[in-house]
Amino acid sequence: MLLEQIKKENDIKRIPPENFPQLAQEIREFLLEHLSRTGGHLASNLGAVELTMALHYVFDLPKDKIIWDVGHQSYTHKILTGRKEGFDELRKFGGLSGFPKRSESSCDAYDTGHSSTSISAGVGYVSARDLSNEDYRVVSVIGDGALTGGLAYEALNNAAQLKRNFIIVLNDNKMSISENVGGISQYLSNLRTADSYTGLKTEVKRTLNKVPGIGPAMVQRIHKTKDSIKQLFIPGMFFEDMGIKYLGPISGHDCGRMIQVLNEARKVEGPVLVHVLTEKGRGYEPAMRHPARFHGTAAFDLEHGIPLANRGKANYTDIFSTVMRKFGDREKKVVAVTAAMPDGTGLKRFRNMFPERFFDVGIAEEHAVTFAAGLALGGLIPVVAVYSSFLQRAMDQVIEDVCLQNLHVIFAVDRAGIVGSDGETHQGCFDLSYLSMIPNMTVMAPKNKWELSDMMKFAVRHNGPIAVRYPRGAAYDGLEEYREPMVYGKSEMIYKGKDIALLPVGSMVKTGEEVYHLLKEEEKNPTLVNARFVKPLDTKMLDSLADDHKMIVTMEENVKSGGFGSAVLAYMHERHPQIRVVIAAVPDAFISHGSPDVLKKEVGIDALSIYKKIKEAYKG
Ligand SMILES: Cc1ncc(C[n+]2csc(CCOP(=O)(O)OP(=O)(O)O)c2C)c(N)n1
Ligand SMILES: CC(=O)[C@@H](O)[C@H](O)COP(=O)(O)O
Ligand SMILES: [Mg+2]
Repeated sequence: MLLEQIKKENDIKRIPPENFPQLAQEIREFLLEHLSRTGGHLASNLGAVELTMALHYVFDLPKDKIIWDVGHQSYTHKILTGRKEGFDELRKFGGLSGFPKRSESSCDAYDTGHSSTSISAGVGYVSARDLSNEDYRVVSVIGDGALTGGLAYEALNNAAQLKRNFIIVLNDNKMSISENVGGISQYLSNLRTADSYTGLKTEVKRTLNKVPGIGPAMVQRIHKTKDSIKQLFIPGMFFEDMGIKYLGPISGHDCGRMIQVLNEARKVEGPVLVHVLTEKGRGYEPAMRHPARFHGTAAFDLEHGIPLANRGKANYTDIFSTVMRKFGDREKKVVAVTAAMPDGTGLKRFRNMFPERFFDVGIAEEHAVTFAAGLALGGLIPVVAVYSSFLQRAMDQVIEDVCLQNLHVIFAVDRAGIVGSDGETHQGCFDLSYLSMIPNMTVMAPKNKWELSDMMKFAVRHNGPIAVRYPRGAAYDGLEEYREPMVYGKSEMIYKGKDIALLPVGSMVKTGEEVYHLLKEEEKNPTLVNARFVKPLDTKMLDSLADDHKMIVTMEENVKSGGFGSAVLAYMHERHPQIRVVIAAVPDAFISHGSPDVLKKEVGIDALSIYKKIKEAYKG
């Protein structure tokens, strides 16, 4: 086994490149064997095996810096830097992260998880290196999907001015999570169909040399003119016209060729982009056939590629998906917007049934929000379906473009709260704070699956910016009998008691119910209210609770700072200072990866922790 010889970074250099196909095979087997048990980002990793090997062969780690965009494709990099033993605990609490982490290895140059950052970070590294007169290489590895993000273009614009070596590797597999979309994707596909540009240049030079009357000096002159050979043969050399040398396209599964071209790239004075073509899911038939399904997968049966766990109860995304399908039929003004997440957000069904009313804008959350502002001004009702942590990208657009103009844009904020195994970068623990601070914005969270549906219908009838936030995973199907009609800014009384009022938000209503029963067991008679609205606060309900309660306990899957509990506390402090407010919320910290149940316990927002907190605080 060649893989056994790899115990730490740079060990790969001791393996002769002619044995690389075997090593690649062993790495793929390793990935498949482990990920079929643990789950993880399979397809992108299978596609990037040879590319990672070539990078590790050509560059010296940790001295040289490899910056992975998104970072979901960095598993082979982890294997080649001495972390293969950690794969049994991949993405589990305390185990190996699914993304690069500087705290995990000195070979991880940059922490990622969100898309399109690698070129910016690379330009920063290069500028720091040159200012400090240091000598190392910087390589940013970006996918064709990540290259649809605006930040990448801001960075390319900046990179073009660099005077010293900076290597960008474009890993082009024609896929984002689902099919890549838009003009850039089309442009790359044109480049792919061109012969290898690097090879073509040499070939053209050779041909010109053979033409009678054209000597070497003339060839050189032709090569140097503005309308040079590349312009004649490959129109619109976007990168080169900007001042970034372009090498490729080359096969990303041919280590020998990649080593050769990467060595050529090392010699370039200035920015250079190496265009590498790979196949997502390479080497595993089910993943090659269904790359989107195997982009991020739960544990699966290796032989057939079928998930091990049963599908189970409907999740909130399924409910949202069904509501959107119904809107497709009944609400003709409703249109759907996603930033490259048609599968994850559940919009795929809407796309298939109402393609003309569906917009995938690429990994471009900022654009998605401003685009939605335009749609709303044009008389439509856009639903922007987006993960909580990805919407962070578009804060300015939510404030300036949507809320400032008080536009009727609906934000369906999925993956809100603790998401689990993706960890710090993906936990949706800030949206209640960053959305509810904005004037004109309405913020809601459903307690169960029926309420998500009711809230979406309410959001369509509302006029103004409105967000409905719901978590990853199974939709709660309890409390079915509590389905009071939605009234703007009004919470829902579930159990009326006295002394202690439990006031959970959204997914925490289920937890609140558990706390309620724990308190009941010890003869207490608490109240349980479903908050429904985080903004506006139901101050009438708060006033009435002040009459016969001594304590209000708020519960939310969001950071304490600026969240629901903070708002309730501020109100009660001003109007009813005699009432104690206890806030159960995510602490002021980035929450690592692990299963949501474990993480909720860790941060103290599970039922038992909240119950204990109440016992400590309540003095009868
Ligand atoms: C800001 C942001 N939006 C959305 C995502 C979700 N996401 C993760 S990977 C991915 C597709 C990336 O495509 P590409 O860069 O081509 O990599 P590939 O998976 O094809 O290797 C998307 C949309 C993200 N990580 N960050
Ligand atoms: C890397 C990335 O950002 C996505 O692949 C993300 O992991 C998807 O998360 P879900 O599994 O919650 O859709
Ligand atoms: Mg891709």
